[in-house]
Amino acid sequence: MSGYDHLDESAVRVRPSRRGSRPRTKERPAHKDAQEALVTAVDRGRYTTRLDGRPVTAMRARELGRKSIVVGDHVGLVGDISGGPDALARIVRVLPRSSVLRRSADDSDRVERVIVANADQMVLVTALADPEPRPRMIDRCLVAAYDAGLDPLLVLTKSDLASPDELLEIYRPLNVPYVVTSLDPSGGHGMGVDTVREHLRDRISVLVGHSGVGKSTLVNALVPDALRTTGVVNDVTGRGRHTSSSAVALELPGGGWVVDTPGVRSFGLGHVDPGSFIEHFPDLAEGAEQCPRGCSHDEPGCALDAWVASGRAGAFGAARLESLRRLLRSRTGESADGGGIS
Ligand SMILES: Nc1nc2c(ncn2[C@@H]2O[C@H](COP(=O)(O)OP(=O)(O)OP(=O)(O)O)[C@@H](O)[C@H]2O)c(=O)[nH]1
Ligand SMILES: [Zn+2]
Repeated sequence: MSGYDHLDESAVRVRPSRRGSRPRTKERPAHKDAQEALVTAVDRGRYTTRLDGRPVTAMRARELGRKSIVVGDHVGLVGDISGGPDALARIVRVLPRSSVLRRSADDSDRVERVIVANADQMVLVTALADPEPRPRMIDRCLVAAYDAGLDPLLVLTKSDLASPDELLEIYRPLNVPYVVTSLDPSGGHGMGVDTVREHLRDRISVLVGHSGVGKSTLVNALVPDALRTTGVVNDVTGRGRHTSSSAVALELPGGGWVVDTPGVRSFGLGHVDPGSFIEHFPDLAEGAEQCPRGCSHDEPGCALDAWVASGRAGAFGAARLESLRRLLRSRTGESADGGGIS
């Protein structure tokens, strides 16, 4: 096989020559000595990485071109990897990703941003009250999770304020795993955190949820030194507070990582094929088999109305169908139910 010269370093690395000799390129040294690290935060061109349990700040090597590097990426580091206060390493390659979670600014925007790489679980944090749960927002996040190949986990917070029963009834047909928590800081010891921890163990989990649902409270309960950990980022960037809108990965004491997404205030689905939305509504998908060919599921001949009326989509079938249709309309610009999460 020829053409090795056209491969970038990461491709060369994962497919070493059978003969055992590394292909040479004139412009790009092989960086055989590069150390593999995990990107835990990105802020203004500076990358905080974790190498052998210590934080190492890095910048991207020019040779990477415009290749994106996001939280969760595994990268190869060269240069000063000591992790000292003034040490700056260089990222010379980005290893292949097992998953990417994307979002668009809004539903009509096809330009997507990768929020996190290599995650395998999306934790949808929803308060049972204050603020009221928003099933349509949950549906939107579920579509994003399924589209990215992430397993969803529902965490229903503030159960001291309201019962989870109705919300759980809506999602029962979907078999989405869930944990109910109560972490009222004034109310003594919390409930549910240990169960959440079990679900997160040894996984890379992205937390999403709109403002006020108790996401920070949960993160602080899961990662007791979360504030200090994010403080490392601040020291490195020389900024007083972590005001970056990008994601931050925090290591869990029991193993695994949670990725907090403080700045993610919307979950636009402009990059997701609307034709696939129905697949992410398993309680409705079977009914759609009776639809006319090419049915948009938002038109008079759609079989889903009869499916829901027959009760086969469960007690909340009508609300779920309305949610599906709102997502479809938001893609075609007919609805104002944009990607707003806050
Ligand atoms: N009653 C009750 N209050 C809670 C619970 N969890 C969090 N809170 C409170 O809800 C408020 C919002 O919690 P945060 O953890 O700051 O919420 P957040 O989702 O991080 O919100 P932002 O910081 O705006 O992103 C705080 O006043 C918490 O003390 C809970 O289980 N029960
Ligand atoms: Zn249809």
